[in-house]
Amino acid sequence: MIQIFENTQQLTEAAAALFIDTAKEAIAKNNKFTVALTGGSSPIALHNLLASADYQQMIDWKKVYVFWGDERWVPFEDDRSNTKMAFETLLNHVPIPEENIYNMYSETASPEAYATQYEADIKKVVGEDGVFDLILLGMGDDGHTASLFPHTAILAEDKKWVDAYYLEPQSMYRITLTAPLINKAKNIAVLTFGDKKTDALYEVLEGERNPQEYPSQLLAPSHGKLVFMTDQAAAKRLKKSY
Ligand SMILES: O=C(O)[C@H](O)[C@@H](O)[C@H](O)[C@H](O)COP(=O)(O)O
Repeated sequence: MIQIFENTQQLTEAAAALFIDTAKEAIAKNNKFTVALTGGSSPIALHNLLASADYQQMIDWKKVYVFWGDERWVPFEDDRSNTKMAFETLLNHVPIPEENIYNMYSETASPEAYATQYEADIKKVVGEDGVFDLILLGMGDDGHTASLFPHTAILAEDKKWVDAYYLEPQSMYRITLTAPLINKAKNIAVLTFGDKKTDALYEVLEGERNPQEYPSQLLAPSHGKLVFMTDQAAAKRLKKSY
């Protein structure tokens, strides 16, 4: 599904409503809400809104379990860290127990070893089926999502739920949920807006099928719901009516 909003304020409010509604439903049903946060800049407005007094009181944060969709393998204090961004914009401002937060970076383990540990944590907290209640994603201007970058071996990964690899163009390790795990989720929301995403969004949604070039085309939930939450600027090349 594609939702095209007039502006990013409306998109942010809709994303917050999705987060809150999904959380309430999951907590009512399973007494917990499992969510994977996205990195990048797209979720910052959403985080700030969820952290605001009016919004944060709508969620029972003691029952929220936070993972990440991907992380740059850099120290927590590094400005490129998705963990740092999430704490600064959301997690430091809501009453979520520290033990409910599963950082996707370790100061001691290797990226590969930690990926194995992270998968075990997902099995323990999310469940043996690995079905997250909500996975938030962004999309790069090259069509990548999480750390599923074009023409990387991880795009073909069909068994592991989490993996780490050295991303040459960025000269850094990345750790990421894989497409098979992401596609298990009950809800996947891709927050992608702004002029820079116009061409990638068109190619992902209406271009030739070419997931090696546009990895966001791998998003195809087996049982859950997928929504691209976008704005007029990013959607301006889309021809179909949504
Ligand atoms: O670690 C990351 O970089 C992200 O998880 C990545 O997948 C991000 O969502 C896109 O690159 C979009 O980034 P922006 O939101 O900054 O445009």
